[in-house]
Amino acid sequence: MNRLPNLSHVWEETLGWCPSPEQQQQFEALYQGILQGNQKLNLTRITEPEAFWEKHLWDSLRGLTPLNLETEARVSIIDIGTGAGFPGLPCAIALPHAKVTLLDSTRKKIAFLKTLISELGLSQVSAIVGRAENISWKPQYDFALLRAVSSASTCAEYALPLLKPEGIAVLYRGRWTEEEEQTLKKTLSKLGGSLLNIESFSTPLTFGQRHCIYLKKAQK
Ligand SMILES: C[S@@+](CC[C@H](N)C(=O)[O-])C[C@H]1O[C@@H](n2cnc3c(N)ncnc32)[C@H](O)[C@@H]1O
Repeated sequence: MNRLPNLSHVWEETLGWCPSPEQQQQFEALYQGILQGNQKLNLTRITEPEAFWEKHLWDSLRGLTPLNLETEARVSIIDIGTGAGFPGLPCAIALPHAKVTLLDSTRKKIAFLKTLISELGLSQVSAIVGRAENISWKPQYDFALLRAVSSASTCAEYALPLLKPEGIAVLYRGRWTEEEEQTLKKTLSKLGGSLLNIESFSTPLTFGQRHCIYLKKAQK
């Protein structure tokens, strides 16, 4: 049976954080749950242990650098277009005091996630079927996470209405171009948001190029 590698030193060196033994067990259970779900649903092509660790677990948590993972952050987080639960589920495991909502338009994926959430004992996580552009909830989240969902501007359009004033949207991107940045800035000025920060970095095992784009919703 494939098992996740123990890469505590890489967590420590790159994020200044290391999962507790209980969190490590939850990551393992998440991995096994996804492998099992993959037999019926097309959830992910990233199934080898090291690739899963780097591209799903590490990559998900790397976006949370504005938060200190060691704190008992009681923040509310929405993962829009969560797919098989990324980046939302690793974030929920790392931040057990955060309230996490996983949103996806595909009913089958959400049904799978509901079972997985209960197997992992993540009582602070909920999974909801819906299209981001159709939901009309009040602004209630501190963080919105979006990975591989749509263009940066469309992601901003999905995320900003759901954020509290001064809430932060994290767009997980691979490459990032000047053109995307200019288009995003125009969209943000219409939506009442600003570009807070752009972080450029490499993944720690295979050195893949990544960018995290942090957007801030304006104060009222
Ligand atoms: C390429 S997958 C990425 C999944 C996950 N975020 C990841 O990085 O592994 C895109 C997901 O976004 C969902 N999605 C696309 N547009 C959406 C929308 N407007 N509202 C909600 N979910 C959406 C799709 O159903 C799909 O599961």
